[in-house]
Order: sequence, then C-alpha cells, then structure tokens
Amino acid sequence: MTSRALGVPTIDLSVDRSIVSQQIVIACEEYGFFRLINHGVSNAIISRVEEESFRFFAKPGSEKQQAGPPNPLGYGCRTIGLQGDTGELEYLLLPAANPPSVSQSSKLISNNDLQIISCVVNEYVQAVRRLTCDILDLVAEGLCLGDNFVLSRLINNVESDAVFRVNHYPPLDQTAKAFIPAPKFILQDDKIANNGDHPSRVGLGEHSDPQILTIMRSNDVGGFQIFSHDGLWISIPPNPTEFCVIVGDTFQALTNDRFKSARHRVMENFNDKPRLSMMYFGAPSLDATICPIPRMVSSLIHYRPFTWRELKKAAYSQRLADRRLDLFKYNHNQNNEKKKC
Ligand SMILES: C=C1C[C@]23C[C@@]1(O)CC[C@H]2[C@@]12CC[C@H](O)[C@@](C)(C(=O)O1)[C@H]2[C@@H]3C(=O)O
Ligand SMILES: O=C(O)CCC(=O)C(=O)O
Ligand SMILES: [Fe+2]
Repeated sequence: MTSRALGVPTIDLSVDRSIVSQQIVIACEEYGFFRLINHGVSNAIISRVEEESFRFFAKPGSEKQQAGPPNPLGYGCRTIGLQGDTGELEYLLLPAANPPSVSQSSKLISNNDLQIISCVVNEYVQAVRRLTCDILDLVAEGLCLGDNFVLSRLINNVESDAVFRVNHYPPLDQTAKAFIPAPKFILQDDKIANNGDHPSRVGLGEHSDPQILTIMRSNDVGGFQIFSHDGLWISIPPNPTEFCVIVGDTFQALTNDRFKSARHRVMENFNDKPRLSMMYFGAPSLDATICPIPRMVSSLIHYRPFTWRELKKAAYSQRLADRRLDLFKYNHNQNNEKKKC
C-alpha cells in the first residue's frame, strides 16, 4: 500500500512486486524520496549498530578524536567535509565494502573502538546493501529498462565505493558540553526558516547526496526534512521501524533527470535526547562510468559521461549545499546538448 501521510509516500515492500515497482518509480519521480516499511532488515542487526554507536559517542571527546579526523573516513565533530561546513553533530564515516575489505579499513581497524563498531556495521551493511539492490531491481523493472540488474550491478560489486555513516545530534542544551567549541553555522535560508527573527543553527545543512541511493534509519528523534519539488521543507516524522530512501545525484544522472536527487537537511536537535541516524550510501566503483541509461533518453542526453571518481572529487572540493551535478550537465542555453544516437 502507498500512503501519502504528510505528503510523502510510504511504500510497503511486502506487497505485489509489479505494484511496488510502479510505486517506487512514482515516488522517485515526484519526491526523490520515500519511506519504506516491511523492509525485511532484522531489528536485531539494526539494534546492535545503534547500541554500539551510542556506546562510542558516550566516550570522552579526547578518546573519540583518536578515531579522527574523517579524511575521508573516521570520527568527525562539527566540521563537515573539507570546505568549511559545520553542523551541530558528531559522526563516524566507515567503509561499507562488499565484502568487508581489510585493506580499505586498515587505518581505522587499528583503532580499538572502531574495530568493535566495524563488526556490527559490516553485518548491517551487508543486509542494507541487499535491500538497496532489491530496490534498484524494482526500479529497473518499473522503468522497463530491459536489463533488470543494470542498476544493482553498480553497487553489487566488490569494488563498490559505498560508505556507511552514523550521525549523533546531541540535544540543544547538551551541545555546549558535548562539543569542542567551533564557529557557529548559520543556515543559508534563515530568513525564510525563521521569518527573519532569530537565526537558527542546523544539525546538518541542506544538500543532496552524491551517490546513487541512500538508505537512512533513525531513532525516534526528529529533525530530518526534505525539500519538496513545490518548494517546501517537509518534516519527516521519525520512525525507527522504517527506512527513508533518498535519491542521490548519480541516480539523477543515470535516469537523465527523470528522478531528481532529493535535497534534505537536519534541524538542530530541540528534543531532550540525542538523534542517532545511520546511513548507507550506495555508490559504484570509483572507475564506473556514469551516463544516462539509453532507455531513459527520449531525445536529449542531459549529462556527459563521467566516472564516480570525478563526481566524488567534485563533491569533496565543493561546499555541502553546492549543486555538483551541474558540472557534468550539457548546457541547455548553448544548445549543445547531444541528441540520442
Ligand atoms: C561538504 C561535504 C561533506 C560531504 C563531502 C562534501 O564536500 C560534499 C558532500 C558531502 C556528503 C553528503 C552525503 C554523505 O553524508 C557524505 C559522506 C558524502 O559522500 O557526501 C558527505 C561528505 C562528508 O561528510 O564528508
Ligand atoms: O542524519 C540524518 O538524519 C541525515 C544525514 C544526511 O543527510 C547525511 O549524512 O548525508
Ligand atoms: Fe544526506
């Protein structure tokens, strides 16, 4: 069943395949986002990651800093990426290799705290990667791409550059105690968000995810919002039993803009307990070529072929809110879009 509580679709993965595939396509076209119920990932696996993550974030700052900085993987606190973005959160970025690769994790594995977390994360990542592949196969069916595995092959691959992230947003009144001081981050659209009265800080600022698909799960603390195509920020009520599925920039390019990556953000945590969210970012191998799938091109191709390595490099050299996909887009105004061959 697809419901539209609060405007965004909720998709039940246990219903008939031909129906679910259509529902997912519509949700990706209209929102670049949907909530997923009956996803089949065991609650025990999810709880183990949640427990180990809370245990990690409860450690003293000096101990956590030993697992950082996150360049590109490891522990981060308030600084996001390399271009000066900040937010009211701390986080862990870990490899989500398939199968778990010792060499990729070698720097991290020498850290005892991360060793423990990596074990439970690996179990979770394998389950969520399978779920991501199922969703991508359903999309391929719904879009009649001909080859039903054309999308899932991109991440169901030993070289996949997938990443796992746990974000921890302390409650507002604890942030001062929990964090090492850093400059405050002011939301770009503060005037709109607060009617011009009080600038507010954000947990994690507006952005789209550069990868193909993000599978996000949080505890019962809210703050997550997506930007709808009609120009409104929609708050997504937290539900620990479901997943949020977010279309990333690479999926937008693969579908030649039929799907739009969803811009999203997390507001600062005004609750009395922390928000804990875990994300699997499904990505292809670094050297995979991304270009619109031929069946997605009716007349004009919107993107030049590029590798995931190029898009990732562009993302990391830009600010969080930047629209990195534009770098690979043919320019409409110069009328130099390529016609379908
Ligand atoms: C400011 C940045 C953080 C980010 C890398 C970037 O330069 C731009 C994209 C950001 C993002 C968003 C989705 C994921 O959370 C993430 C891990 C990713 O792959 O791209 C983050 C990067 C990050 O936090 O390092
Ligand atoms: O923490 C969340 O709820 C969302 C995080 C997110 O969008 C990200 O890490 O890319
Ligand atoms: Fe994100």
